[in-house]
Amino acid sequence: MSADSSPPVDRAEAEAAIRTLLRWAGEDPSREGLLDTPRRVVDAYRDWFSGYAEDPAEYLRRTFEEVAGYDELIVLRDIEFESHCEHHMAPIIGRAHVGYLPTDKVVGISKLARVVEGFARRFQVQEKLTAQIAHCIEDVLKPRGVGVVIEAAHQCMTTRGVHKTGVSMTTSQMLGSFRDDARTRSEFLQFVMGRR
Ligand SMILES: Nc1nc2c(ncn2[C@@H]2O[C@H](COP(=O)(O)OP(=O)(O)OP(=O)(O)O)[C@@H](O)[C@H]2O)c(=O)[nH]1
Ligand SMILES: [Zn+2]
Repeated sequence: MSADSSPPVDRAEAEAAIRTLLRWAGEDPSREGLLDTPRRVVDAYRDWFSGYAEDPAEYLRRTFEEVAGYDELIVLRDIEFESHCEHHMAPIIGRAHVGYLPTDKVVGISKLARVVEGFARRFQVQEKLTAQIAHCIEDVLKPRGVGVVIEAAHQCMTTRGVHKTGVSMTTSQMLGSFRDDARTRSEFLQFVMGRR
């Protein structure tokens, strides 16, 4: 899926771009150790950026309505993810915590992790990633509220630039009752932060 209107880039072009970067860095892409590198890098990028071929909302379409009147918080903690920052294409490694207050339907819990993955495997800004996950759940499940908290380390800050190791960034997006009702919000944050 290509987001702009230019023609899709084929694999040969993508591999040629990697050879250009190797040359730019001062390497000889034709030396033996680097011969397969463009193929490997393009395969790795396929994996890291597979989110563009997915619509994460689809994971939430299959819901269970027979949940015996369960209408309290559902929280999935510590969903590990890897993403890449859209400014430097450097890894963002972190954990997401996702909660919602269901109305009449719930989803299989793995699907919340799939939504996180679907948005993480794109070029991202942490704030945007956090908001996309929350809005996706709100749009499809129409729960009473949604909360998403993300804690992540940005390698563009740790391995280059200001070189600050051990720094992590926390973002949160609260919607519906998570935004309006202090008790719901605080119960969610207790679930998320509780066992630190
Ligand atoms: N708010 C936010 N900033 C981010 C995120 N990922 C990277 N950044 C920041 O984006 C900014 C880009 O700033 P620029 O000045 O254009 O880039 P730069 O010259 O490489 O900046 P330095 O990283 O400070 O060397 C940097 O401050 C990054 O730390 C993110 O997910 N959210
Ligand atoms: Zn960055």
